[in-house]
Amino acid sequence: MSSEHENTPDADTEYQHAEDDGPQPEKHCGHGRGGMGEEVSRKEDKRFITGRGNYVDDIKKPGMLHCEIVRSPHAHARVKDIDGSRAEAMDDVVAVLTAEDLLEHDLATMPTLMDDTQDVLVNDKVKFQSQEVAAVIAKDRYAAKDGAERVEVDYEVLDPVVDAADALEEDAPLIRDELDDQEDNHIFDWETGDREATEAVFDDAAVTIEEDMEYQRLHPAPIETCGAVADWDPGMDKMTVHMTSQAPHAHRTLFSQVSGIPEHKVRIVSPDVGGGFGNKVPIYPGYVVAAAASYVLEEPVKWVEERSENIQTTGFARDYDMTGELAATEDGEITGVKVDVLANHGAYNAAAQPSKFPAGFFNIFTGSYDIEAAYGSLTAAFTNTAPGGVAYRCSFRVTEAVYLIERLVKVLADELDVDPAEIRRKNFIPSEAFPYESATGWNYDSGDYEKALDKALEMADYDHYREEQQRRIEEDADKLLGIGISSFTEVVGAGPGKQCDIAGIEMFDSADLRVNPTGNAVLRVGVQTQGQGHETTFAQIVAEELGMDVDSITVEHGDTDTEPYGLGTYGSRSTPVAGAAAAVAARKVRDKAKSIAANELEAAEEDIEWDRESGEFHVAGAPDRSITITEIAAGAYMNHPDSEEPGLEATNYYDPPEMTYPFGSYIVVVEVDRETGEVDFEKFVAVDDCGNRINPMIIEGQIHGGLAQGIGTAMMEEVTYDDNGNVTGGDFMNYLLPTANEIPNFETGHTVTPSPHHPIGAKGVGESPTVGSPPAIVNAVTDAMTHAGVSHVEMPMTPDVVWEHLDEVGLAQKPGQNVEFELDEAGGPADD
Ligand code: PCD
Ligand SMILES: [Cu+]
Repeated sequence: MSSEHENTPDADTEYQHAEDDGPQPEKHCGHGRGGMGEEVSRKEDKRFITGRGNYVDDIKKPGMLHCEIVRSPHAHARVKDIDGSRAEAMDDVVAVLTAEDLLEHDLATMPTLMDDTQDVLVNDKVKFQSQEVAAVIAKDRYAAKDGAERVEVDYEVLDPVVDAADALEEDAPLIRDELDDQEDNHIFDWETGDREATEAVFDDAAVTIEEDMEYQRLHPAPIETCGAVADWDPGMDKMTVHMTSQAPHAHRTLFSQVSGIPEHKVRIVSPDVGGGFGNKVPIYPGYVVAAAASYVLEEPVKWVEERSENIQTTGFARDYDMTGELAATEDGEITGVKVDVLANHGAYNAAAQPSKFPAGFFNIFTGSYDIEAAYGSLTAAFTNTAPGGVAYRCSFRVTEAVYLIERLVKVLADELDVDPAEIRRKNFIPSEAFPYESATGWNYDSGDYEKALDKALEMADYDHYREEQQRRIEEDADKLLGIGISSFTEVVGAGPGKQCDIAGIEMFDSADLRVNPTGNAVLRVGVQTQGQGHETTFAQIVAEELGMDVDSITVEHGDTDTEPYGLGTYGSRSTPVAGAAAAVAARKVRDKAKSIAANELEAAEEDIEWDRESGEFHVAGAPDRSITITEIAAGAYMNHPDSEEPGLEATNYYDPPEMTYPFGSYIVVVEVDRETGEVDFEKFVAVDDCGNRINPMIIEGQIHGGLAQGIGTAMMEEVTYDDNGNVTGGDFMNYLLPTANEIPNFETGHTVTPSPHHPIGAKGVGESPTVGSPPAIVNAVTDAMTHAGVSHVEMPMTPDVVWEHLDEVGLAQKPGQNVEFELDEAGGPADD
């Protein structure tokens, strides 16, 4: 039997273009059957655009009850008494649940992904505003809501602390007083790299720069909020939970551990999900309350969050206070990088991180650069804010790390007065150095950074804009021009199991492929699509590897009763891990198909060849003696060879040898209005490299969506708190999301540098645009004011923030200073 299903790209695969310039669709690949590189229309869109999607809130069960959660108005308060009697007296209210009720079933607390223990309903002390205090179960949602308003809670209000630095002060209120060994609000310290070697490099450096920067608290803000329909079946002793989950299997394991219901008696179904973005990786109290209520009341119970509940209580992202330093030679060779971080983790340590890396892949802060020495340290603190630190379109803290290094490189370029493109080029890890081990010990699989940068520079017409920028400075123009670059590298595709886990479970993934007697197939995967298009792209992988038509392959996911165990979709891991599993499973099927082909064609198995172009199996040297996978499928069930079992299916559990390292170069040109501080995007170029591309159209969509989120990050989004711990950015009136109005035209391009260790040479891509774009945007806005001495502008760069910087360096124009206009009698601008 051949060993074709080993975990490396087939050397002869036609989609293996090392070079693929130009944004034109790669219609020439995939052989017309919808395989690799073809722009296959998304299979899932038929149901989505005809209103037939099936989200958690669409699920209705006979007798279903509704759950509404009573939340604390205070950020820090002792709960002295809860009186649910007025609610219970209401006609349609079935029950009021408190921590006391949950304690009876041992469900009052739940573990977080970081091994902390979070109250499901507050037992003693509220630790952040809007924390879950009680639950009302009623016959419909309105009654539940009315009931929740009638629950009376007696609070003793305590002093809150919302800022991480304040929380570490000696006199700060102790938030986690229920923990025996917790004397302050300090959670953990983490470090990576070689401190001494880095200090030595800094001591010897000709030039050093330092910059403080904040990565503000963000909310992933998926369109669909979180929710669950829990259904305890006392006849089967089985708990079925439909829930908004990015990781159904891991959630089932945790669920079973929390509830004591054996794992095989728990079924988690993640139906259609309206966006995940890392927000649906953790377990939330609402899920547990719904399940506990269903268990106690023996009826299905639905819980669905409102928007403000989602923003105010579920996993936030970022909230890192960072200081970064670079050491360099006089001619701009970067020799060392040092970072120090203060992380606000909220009231519980509920970040979504592999447990071996409590600060995530902050390891990628050396970026795309060949840097001799690196050292990073981080301190995490509890505060009276919602818990979180999820991987919002980010493989665990990659976004923060990329922001830091790409900002620092710009600051260094300004310090040395060299072009930011040139300083990058000078320090890139050269393409021939891959596989490359970074100063913090990570193995970059492949890259060609200079090529991506060159392409972006050309697409952006870089030299022209540099001249234009200079012209405007010289002419003292009303609108300044800024050009920002980010040449980022990401690290996606967790595992390997040896490095990455969720609550101890290794981050492998899986695929199970069954070809039916009539020649079509079902592929089941351990990952879960939330809009990415897996039902299409995973079918394309199988179409490519088996010569089948993409329409004859159905992809199933999200149901723990039927799918193989997988760790879920986040961290752009589906393609690198489950995509690999799908390819390997298909190759296993292909191997068996050869044996069946030999039987059908009455030839020796060694003489059977598979032809990727035609997708058929034939006898070596006799191309006309051929057989299709459909005919082989029939043979597998109706005339199987004695040497093989009947049937045609294979499973693969894939533990990647390394992660994959997608990269790109983004160039942003902005116009900054000196009078209003407003920023306009003149040009937005994004060149991405995710190795071999499965579906260029889907990738294009991923890039557009992710860039929009990058713009939201840089320009407007922030969850804010006042000193009393009130969330002041906790709804869409105050947490601003970009709309089509704020989004410019994107010009996308790509290069193709395959991953050498991935079966189809693919890397992840979903997160790249959100990771790579904020530093490009901030670099651009800063760049517009660099000549006057501005080195950094904090996100979100709202007009007032930008204007203050303009004002500080004497670039601001007072309103009206440069504008001539007349007012009409009503005080509006007069018509001319
Ligand atoms: N080379 C390549 C790569 C890739 N691809 C494609 O693309 C996509 C993506 O992919 P990836 O990168 O692998 O990723 P995934 O895993 O699948 O996913 C995930 C991501 O994804 C993104 N995107 C999206 N989209 C949508 N629509 N929705 C959503 O939700 C979302 N989310 C976001 C996020 S956030 Mo995290 O969770 O935070 O960590 S992570 C994330 C898919 O479909 C695939 O297949 C292709 O084609 N090719
Ligand atoms: Cu191609």
